[in-house]
Amino acid sequence: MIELSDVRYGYDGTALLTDINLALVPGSFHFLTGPSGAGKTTLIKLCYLELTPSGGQVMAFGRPASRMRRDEIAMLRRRVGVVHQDCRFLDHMNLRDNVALPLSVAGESLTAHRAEIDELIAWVGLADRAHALPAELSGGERQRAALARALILSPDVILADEPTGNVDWEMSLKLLTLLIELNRMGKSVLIASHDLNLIRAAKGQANARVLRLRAGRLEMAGADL
Ligand SMILES: Nc1ncnc2c1ncn2[C@@H]1O[C@H](COP(=O)(O)OP(=O)(O)OP(=O)(O)O)[C@@H](O)[C@H]1O
Repeated sequence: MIELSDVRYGYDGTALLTDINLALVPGSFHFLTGPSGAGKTTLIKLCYLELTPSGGQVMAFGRPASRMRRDEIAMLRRRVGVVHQDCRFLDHMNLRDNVALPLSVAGESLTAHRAEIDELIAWVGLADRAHALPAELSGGERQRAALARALILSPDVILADEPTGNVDWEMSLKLLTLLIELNRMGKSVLIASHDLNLIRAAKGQANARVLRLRAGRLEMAGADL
């Protein structure tokens, strides 16, 4: 669905990522690890076409991204759900409205989608927090709300950037379980994470491949995981 071939990228002329090859196919489950600053967020941005590679090619749903118009890219992004590292909520809107925001942006009627919005919020265990403002949510609640928002358009691919960033172990496992459940439904999941314990926990339950960014290159992580 998303395929990067020999992709290169750098900020301000400095090379950061080189020869990146990655295929996110239906049902695949990838972890992306590597030290802080290695380029995990950058790689995720390349996957959802927020950044344009300086070399190589990104194919999205069978088409080269370089030949897509802006409106085509916008349509395609609906098929990719992104859980951002910093969650990025609108502070004046409650959790339910934040989760539903991609629907509003896509011009969909929230009334027509009421049942699925509520179902999704219940699925991430936040039914009783639906009317809370972002500032009133705990770290784990924010992360689960961010996951719900990433799923509201039923994407085929889910890219999660440190989705268990500021939460305790129990909550990390809860989030992981949700992501594994999505993967079992056939979605392609990629999780950027520093948390080696989380990766080990996932390997016991899902057919997860672990990739590591090192010195700008993407490699399979070894048996140490
Ligand atoms: N917009 C930008 N302009 C210039 N440099 C940037 C920009 N975004 C990121 N960088 C730099 O690129 C490098 C990779 O950043 P990136 O956020 O992709 O790493 P990361 O592996 O996700 O890090 P972390 O684990 O700390 O989140 C870092 O050195 C960062 O400072």
